[in-house]
Amino acid sequence: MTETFFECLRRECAADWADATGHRFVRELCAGSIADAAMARYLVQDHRFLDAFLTLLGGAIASTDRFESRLRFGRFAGMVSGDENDYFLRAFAALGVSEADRAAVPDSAPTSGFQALMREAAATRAYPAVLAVLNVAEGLYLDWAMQAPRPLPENFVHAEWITLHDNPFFCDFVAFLRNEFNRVGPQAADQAREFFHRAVKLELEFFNEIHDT
Ligand SMILES: Cc1ncc(CN)c(N)n1
Repeated sequence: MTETFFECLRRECAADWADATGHRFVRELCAGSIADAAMARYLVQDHRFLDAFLTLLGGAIASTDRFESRLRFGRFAGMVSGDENDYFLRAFAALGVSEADRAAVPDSAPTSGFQALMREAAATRAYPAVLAVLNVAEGLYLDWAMQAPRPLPENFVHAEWITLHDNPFFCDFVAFLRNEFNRVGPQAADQAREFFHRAVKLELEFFNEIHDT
């Protein structure tokens, strides 16, 4: 069977992709054994990822060539701004992380790097570049979340983070992202490849940072 554009790029990044989806953070999260301090460290940084991620979704809304796709991105941005952001706030409360605690933590290098990458992709106003980063961010998370053993951990902080990345709405969205990428990506292959590779590296660095600090 012919390899799709997405599959080709994922294969090129296979080692980092596998290291990220099988990362210690993922294993401990899925087992429900991750230390609260590590989970809090991750969530503080990832809440900041969300801000630039919405900019990236805005870039997708602005640059896509189809009304149907614009609606899809709009619905997804609504979910991220609603359910996903609510999850962060409930998780911070459960972990005892106040707003002042969060404000005192500087951006990690991977957080700054990812924010810059997402803003750069959005600023290209090129749909393939935006899709490259979205396909990594959402495809890689679906990959690890799908592998989480069931039943999920009892603690909602762990279970909901997995469910947010493995549910029918999210799976449909990732399938849509792949179709769109395979449709328009090859027209700007070099640019799409560069953003894709950089995003995979940053995903791995983002997870590495949680335990290295
Ligand atoms: C770093 C990162 N990458 C991807 C996702 C999934 N939206 C996330 N929450 N954080």
